Amino acid sequence: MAAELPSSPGWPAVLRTRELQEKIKTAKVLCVGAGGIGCELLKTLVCTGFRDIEVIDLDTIETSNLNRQFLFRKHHVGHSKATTAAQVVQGFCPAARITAHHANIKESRFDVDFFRGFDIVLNGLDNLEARRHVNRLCLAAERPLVESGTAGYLGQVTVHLKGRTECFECQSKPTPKTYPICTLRNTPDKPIHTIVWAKDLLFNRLFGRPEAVSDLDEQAQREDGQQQQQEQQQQADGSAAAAGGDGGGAEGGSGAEAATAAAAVGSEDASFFLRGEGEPALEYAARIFQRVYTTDIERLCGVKELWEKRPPPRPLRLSELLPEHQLGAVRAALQAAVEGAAAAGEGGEAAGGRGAAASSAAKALGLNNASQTWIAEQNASVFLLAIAMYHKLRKDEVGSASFDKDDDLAVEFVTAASNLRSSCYGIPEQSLFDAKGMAGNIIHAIATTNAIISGLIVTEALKILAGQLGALRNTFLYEFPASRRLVVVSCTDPPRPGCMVCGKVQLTLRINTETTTLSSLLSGVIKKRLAVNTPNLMSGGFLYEEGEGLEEDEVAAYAALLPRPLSLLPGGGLRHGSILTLQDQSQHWGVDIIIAHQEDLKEEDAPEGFILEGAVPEVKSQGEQQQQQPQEEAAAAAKAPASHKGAMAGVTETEDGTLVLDDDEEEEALPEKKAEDAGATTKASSRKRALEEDDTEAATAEEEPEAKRAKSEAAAPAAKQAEEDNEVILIDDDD
Ligand SMILES: Nc1ncnc2c1ncn2[C@@H]1O[C@H](COP(=O)(O)OP(=O)(O)OP(=O)(O)O)[C@@H](O)[C@H]1O
Ligand SMILES: [Zn+2]
Repeated sequence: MAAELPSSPGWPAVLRTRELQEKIKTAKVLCVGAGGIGCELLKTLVCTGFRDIEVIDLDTIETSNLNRQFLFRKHHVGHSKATTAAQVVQGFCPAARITAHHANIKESRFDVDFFRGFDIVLNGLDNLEARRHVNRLCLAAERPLVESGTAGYLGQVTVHLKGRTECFECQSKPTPKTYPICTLRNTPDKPIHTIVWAKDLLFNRLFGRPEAVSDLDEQAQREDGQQQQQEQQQQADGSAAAAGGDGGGAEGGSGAEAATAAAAVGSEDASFFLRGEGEPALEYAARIFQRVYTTDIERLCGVKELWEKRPPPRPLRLSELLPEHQLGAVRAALQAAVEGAAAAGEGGEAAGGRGAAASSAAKALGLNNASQTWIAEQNASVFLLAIAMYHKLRKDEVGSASFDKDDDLAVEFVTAASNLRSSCYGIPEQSLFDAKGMAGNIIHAIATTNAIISGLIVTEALKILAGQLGALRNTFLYEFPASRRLVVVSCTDPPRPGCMVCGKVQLTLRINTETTTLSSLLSGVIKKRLAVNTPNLMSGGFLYEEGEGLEEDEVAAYAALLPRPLSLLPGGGLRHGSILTLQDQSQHWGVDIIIAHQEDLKEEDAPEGFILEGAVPEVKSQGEQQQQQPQEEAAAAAKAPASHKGAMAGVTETEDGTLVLDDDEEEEALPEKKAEDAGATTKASSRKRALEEDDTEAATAEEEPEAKRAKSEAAAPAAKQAEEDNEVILIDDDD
């Protein structure tokens, strides 16, 4: 595959300069994630001319990745995504240097200094937690972040530059939908309710960590308490009758439900769900079946108030569903799976194993069509066999398993368990394929979406490298009827002033965490250097407070921490990579301090025993009043980051959106191109603007209104979502 530098006349003039081509070649790029987006991104980066790339991914390649993660082939299954992606890209572009890290980006070695080693960070992640982490490190390291995401036909690329645009966390993000536990336990009425019940409640109860279940029990208790409180309040208000009239909606539940919340998959007798010493695996599975689908359902049917407005569930009986000969087939399938696993050396009662024979109850029963919905007997058979297989073949996992959508046996168990429960409640059953999608929150990935998004990421990265900050855009990809895509391009917004993450100052503290005590941190750094009156410190499990309103025993407990070295404080200590949140209620001010452990601090560099980096207020001479407002100072510094300003000088944008260099600079950079580009540069220079802080607004105001209107009309109704000043582009998939 050719990996030429962009030289086609179709590229904006600024991208055809040697200067930028050189920058592309030498820029250090960090790609976080080597999945659907990451694979496309790596390919597009090297084809654009990028040569120095590091890629991080914690995962290994699954068969299900192969349909869209085109760097990977069948023989790569089981190998590291990062390492394989790097090798494959290196294979078709030997000039590139791709460094792979098979690791979690949240490891402490990927600290602020690591991030500072890059010119630009590009995210191709799939979870909020990791995205937020990268956002914070990019802010701390003052490195530009191009963030992305796809879900089916939807996708977006957003650009985050400290002090100039919103950070990733300026806007709150939608959290996954949750369901009240009492609805899941007592009154499900949708397939998703029984799937979540099977996955979060029953799977965890039978195979998961005990804490996972007790967390849910606590949640149930909180819900119960809230409902009881609400009911008491309603009664006190004399409105109990009215509330009873339409209370207990599908997502809500009632006091009566709360009273029985522990009845199904109960919290009070967790030991019932443990397999007894020497209890045969299939007998154990049948005992669970009997409890969950017969006894618990009968018990719930007895709570008459629950069924005044909805039909009661119908208990299932195993003996009716699986007569002896069918139970015999399950027994035979288990036997065959155990023998198959033993022959393949995969595991057994004592040793855990997860080879082919231990991985599918459905296949062991001959149920090979994932799109077919199983009938009741098949659900019951899969339910029993899956439980027995966990105990016979994957015993090590019992008690610590967590649901994994790529684990066939786990998905089969959840499908069968939820379908059986659905049949009790008259809810439609699901095929294995559909249940897997619902349980794994899977929106099937579309390769072309990843490709478009990766192209857009690189486009924004090029603008950053070219210093075209006024041209940066956030781009949103929508599905549009008639197999077309709608691309909505929107100007970036400035940082949200109240943002918890970027609205505050963020500092890096280089300090010896093994020899510095909490007491000297407080006196030297926090009180003296940062002029904090009443500090409140938090980091992971560590908490320290001063100020009014503390109990005597709290004061004593906090005082006992003062002589401890930072690394030995509770909750794992303050160590390299820890983020210490410092707040001062009295000053309405807070700051995040990133701790960087440093042993060899020289006295001339760190006379106070530490180095504090960031927009730190000046230390006033003794007795002088501390009037400096650290956040104002930081805001001022952030307004015009020196590196960005320098890079932007002399760059502007033509009316058709072409990016060009200033005449003089272009002449210098690319004399032979001068004639060719003269028209563009002349046009550009006439409307060249000072690329100051309001550059974004200027760019918006100068967009071509007619073209924009035409595009917007064509794009109706989804285009309505776009702001007035957004660009709307339609891509026709058929073209
Ligand atoms: N904390 C993290 N550190 C490093 N890599 C991460 C981290 N969190 C997620 N990733 C990686 O980000 C990538 C996201 O890619 P993608 O959304 O295509 O996920 P996938 O797991 O490959 O696909 P699917 O979820 O559809 O099966 C994954 O390869 C995942 O391993
Ligand atoms: Zn922010």
